[in-house]
Amino acid sequence: MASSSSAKTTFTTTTTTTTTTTRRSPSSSTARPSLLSFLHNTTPSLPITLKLSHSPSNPLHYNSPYHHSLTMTNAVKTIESASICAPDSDNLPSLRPNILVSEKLGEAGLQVLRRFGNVDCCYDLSPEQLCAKIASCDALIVRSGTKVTREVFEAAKGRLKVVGRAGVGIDNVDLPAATEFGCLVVNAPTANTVAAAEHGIALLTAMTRNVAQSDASMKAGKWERSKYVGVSLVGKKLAVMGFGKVGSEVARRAKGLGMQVIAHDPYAPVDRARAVGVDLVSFDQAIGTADFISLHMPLTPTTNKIFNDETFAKMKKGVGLINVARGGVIDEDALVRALDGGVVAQAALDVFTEEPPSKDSKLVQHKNVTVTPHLGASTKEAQEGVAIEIAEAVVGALQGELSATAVNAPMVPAEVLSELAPYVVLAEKLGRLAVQLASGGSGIKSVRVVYKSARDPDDLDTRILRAMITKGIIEPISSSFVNIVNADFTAKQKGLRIAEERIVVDTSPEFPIDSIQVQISNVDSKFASAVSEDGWIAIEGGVRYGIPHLTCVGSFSVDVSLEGNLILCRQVDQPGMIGQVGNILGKHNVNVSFMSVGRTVQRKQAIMAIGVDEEPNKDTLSCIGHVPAIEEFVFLKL
Ligand SMILES: NC(=O)C1=CN([C@@H]2O[C@H](COP(=O)(O)OP(=O)(O)OC[C@H]3O[C@@H](n4cnc5c(N)ncnc54)[C@H](O)[C@@H]3O)[C@@H](O)[C@H]2O)C=CC1
Ligand SMILES: O=C(O)C(=O)COP(=O)(O)O
Repeated sequence: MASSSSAKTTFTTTTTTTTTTTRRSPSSSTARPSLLSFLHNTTPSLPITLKLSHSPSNPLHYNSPYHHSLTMTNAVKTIESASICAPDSDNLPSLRPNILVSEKLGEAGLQVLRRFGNVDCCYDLSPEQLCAKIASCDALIVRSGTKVTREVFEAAKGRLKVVGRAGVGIDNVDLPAATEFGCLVVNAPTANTVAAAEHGIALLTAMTRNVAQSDASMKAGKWERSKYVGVSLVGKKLAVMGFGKVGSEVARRAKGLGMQVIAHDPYAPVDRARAVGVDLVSFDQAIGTADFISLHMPLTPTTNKIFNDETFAKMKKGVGLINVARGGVIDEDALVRALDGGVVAQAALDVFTEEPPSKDSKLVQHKNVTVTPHLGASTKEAQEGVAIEIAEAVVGALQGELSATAVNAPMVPAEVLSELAPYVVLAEKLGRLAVQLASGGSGIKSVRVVYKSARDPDDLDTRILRAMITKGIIEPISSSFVNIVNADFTAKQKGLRIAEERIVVDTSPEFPIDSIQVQISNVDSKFASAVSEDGWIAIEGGVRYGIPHLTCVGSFSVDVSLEGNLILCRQVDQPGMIGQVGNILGKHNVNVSFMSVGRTVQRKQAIMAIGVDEEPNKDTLSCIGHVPAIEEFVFLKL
């Protein structure tokens, strides 16, 4: 492979990426098809058209019949809404996806869902009822009250394609299980931010002025003015733990109340904090100096019970604690001890380790604790907002779109996705071809993918392509179903290592990729000519007019569009070979869609790549094998 300076190497769990640079003459590939022609297959000169969404090249690979709309192209939202919207419910009633909504969702979101699928709103399901229902569902929409466990994904038996979380926290969804089962998880991360922040401030002010306690006292017929003297907020120090969307909005509002605000967040950009006028400090500094501590970090293995006996002991005596994030970040027994010991003077809690908490929970009953039943996101505005946000994300995902709020799949901007669409088809086909060329496909352990592109390597997102090559390699030789969500996981599970290399070539940067080469090491090939000089099975392809083409097999150049099926023959380079093989195929009623011959040395050896619409039977293949000048041949399904 021609290469010069090495620019960059990165590693991921199953992949390696290397970048080298080389100069090449401009490729013969011509103008990029217009997006519309690509979407609607209206380019008359194209020899083949992109398959509609039954195509295995949908990166989410949903095989459901209602995917009669487009595949990758759905990424272009504006065109999508104008051109593919929902299936016609009158004509295709049985093709509509089933969408289970297991918790209350805003009406505006339900309307979006109803236009697209059959919506079943079924609240308060037991785990068993959810498992029983899920097998007939394509999508599930939840809030924080539904536990989407591994059992749910198992019970779905591969039908569930997307789980939509109508809110931020996805700690109630078993993400590793979702990924393993190839189920996309999307959330609605922005629409309830303000509501949660406002609730945090409401709890802070209610707590410090004993609003809940004095209200209860008055309703019990009392008038206790001296018992409920509060504390002022102005000039007090508030530590915001987790300076994300909600945390930063709480900080802004607290500053408006005249508070001094500090924050702890190991991942927050300093600029964002500076813009709000907040100092980012260490965990210990935050909890050790604050008068009030407000929690806004997600529940993760790291934050689980991060507020415990040890950390409460580091707090200023008499601190006030607000939690609108997740109950699990606090060791609730330790908090009761801290309240009893006076370290924590007051706490205001919207969230609990177990929801709802037990009626006799010491924490809930504590006189210095103010509680609300997970109301942070519960404003009319926020609920309408999350409902629309999640409904659109789920509908998009059901159409094969990669959501911008995907939690367990790469988030790829729509324009990148649309540009890469034909290469996605190419990538999968190259994977399929490469694995069929290996004798003993399951012995494949090491794959190298070389992308040649005129673009800067940082400008080329290959995650989808890698996933599709993985799909192409794994699916023909196993019962696994692979999509963009579970590709890396499945590859890892099967011990398949995919190294990626990028070569910068001197062609037009208008096209994202010049060619993709898939190489497989350490396996014998059914077709010896596919083995390159360095002993790898190697095939290469590119895209012409939006159509994937095979351009190289081993060290032979060919040019055949990747459609239908393919016969590769190595023969003595002599006149009449095309005619002989063409005749055999014609006699057996096998239609040739494309033919290309590549040779190394004139009159010595050549490779013939023949695209065929039908699958030739044994008899036909045997006749080809008996042509004396044919040295080897292989039939490959695309
Ligand atoms: N009570 C309710 O109804 C609601 C609760 N929430 C919860 O609030 C929390 C925050 O939500 P958003 O601000 O939207 O999320 P976000 O993702 O924008 O912010 C979370 C922040 O926490 C930070 N973080 C992660 N690990 C941390 C650690 N160990 N220490 C300190 N900071 C850490 C992250 O860097 C991020 O900046 C989530 O847990 C969410 O589920 C959100 C909305 C409503
Ligand atoms: O968005 C979040 O993280 C929330 O906690 C809101 O939960 P909910 O949708 O009100 O059950």
